[in-house]
This record gives sequence, structure tokens and C-alpha cells, in this order.
Amino acid sequence: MISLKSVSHQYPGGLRIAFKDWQINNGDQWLLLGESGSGKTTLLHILTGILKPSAGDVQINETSIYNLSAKELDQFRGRNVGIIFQRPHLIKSLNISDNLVLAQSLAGLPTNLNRVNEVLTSLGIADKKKSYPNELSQGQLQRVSIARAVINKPALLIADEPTSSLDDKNATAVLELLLQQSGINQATLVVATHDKRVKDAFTNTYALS
Ligand SMILES: Nc1ncnc2c1ncn2[C@@H]1O[C@H](COP(=O)(O)OP(=O)(O)OP(=O)(O)O)[C@@H](O)[C@H]1O
Repeated sequence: MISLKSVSHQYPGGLRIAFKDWQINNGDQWLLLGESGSGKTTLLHILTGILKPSAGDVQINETSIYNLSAKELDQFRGRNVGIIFQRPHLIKSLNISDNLVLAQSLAGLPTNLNRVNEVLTSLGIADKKKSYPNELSQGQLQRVSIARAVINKPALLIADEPTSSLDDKNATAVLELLLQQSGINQATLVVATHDKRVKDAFTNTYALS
């Protein structure tokens, strides 16, 4: 379970952004909506352990993440949180398989090539494991991003505008894969988006005002 209690954040010289309390149960699938500038990225950074809020408590599976040391938080994040950005951030000099192995290693986990194969197969890109990122299409790269995000079976899967750079066909496919992967891996899914094509797929909505 993830909970956000009395969280607010103030950037230096900026206005305080207050976030209403949020309880996310394991396996829930949520849409995070808000106008430009309302604080979506700020909230995703707070939820994923990247940005310590000025006030309030964030718990993931009963761990108050901002009470951890920097090193503990890095490992906790690597093991428990998978993030999919608008555009994939892969290491260009590593092939797809090695990009996923790197994600295991950064989380302090041993190399598990069976898991790499399992995830790539479930995303329909097992044949690309020896390819390099610049040899893949945009839609395939977004699948690799999803693979990297779920490789360590995170409790929380976060996607920040995952479909906005994709055409309709790829956007639908990526959305279906996100929902499917969060189901297979029993991960909670939070998708922040403006993309109208995405809205109907979710029943839970957290809206920023
Ligand atoms: N590093 C920063 N320093 C100061 N102010 C910031 C910083 N990052 C964001 N802000 C401000 O905080 C507010 C929320 O920004 P945030 O990026 O979270 O919004 P958003 O909802 O993700 O917007 P968008 O949809 O346009 O990406 C904005 O007013 C923004 O100007």
C-alpha cells in the first residue's frame, strides 16, 4: 500500500503546492490528472523517492521512504519502484538485455537472465535482446522502458506521459501492456497524462487542482 499524508512542497521562492491525502492499495490502477503546472511531475517525484517534500509523510508498504538514508532509498527505489518516462532513457552502448541486467544490478540484485527473458517475452520483444537501442522503433523502445520498469517486480509502477509521443496504434498497445504488466507483476500502477486516449481505461482518478 502507498500512502500520502499531509504532503506539501514548496520550491525555493515558489508557492506551496498541497497534495490531498491519497491511499493506493496494492494492485490498484490510477490515473493522475492535472493541468500543466498543477504539480503532477512534482508529485511523481515525491512518490518515487526523488524529491523529499517540504512536509508530510510518504509510505510504500509501510516504509516511510524519506526516513531512509540516501543509500537505502536508492536501493529501495531500485527494488520497489519502476518508472516509465515519456521517452525511454536507455544506455545506448548497452544492448537491450544488458540494459535490463544493469537495472537489476543498480537495485543490488543478482543478474537473472531468466527474468530478463521472461519479461522481454511477455512484451513481445524477446528477439530484440541483443539489439542496441538505436536499432529499435519508438514503440519497441517504449516496450523496453516497460521491461526495465518491471524487471525487479516493483510494488509501484509509475508512468509519466507514457503515450504522448506515440501514434494511436502504439499508444493503445503501450497502455494495454502497462495494464497487463501491472497485473502480471501485481504492481500498483499510476499513470500521469494529458492524453485523452488513456482516460477511459482507468476507474480510479487522482486529480490535482
Ligand atoms: N525545480 C523547480 N524549482 C522551482 N519551481 C518549480 C520547480 N519544478 C517545478 N516548479 C514549479 O512547481 C509547479 C508544479 O510544477 P510541475 O512540473 O510539478 O507541474 P506539472 O503538473 O507536471 O506540469 P506539466 O504538465 O506542464 O509538466 C509549477 O508552478 C512549476 O513552475
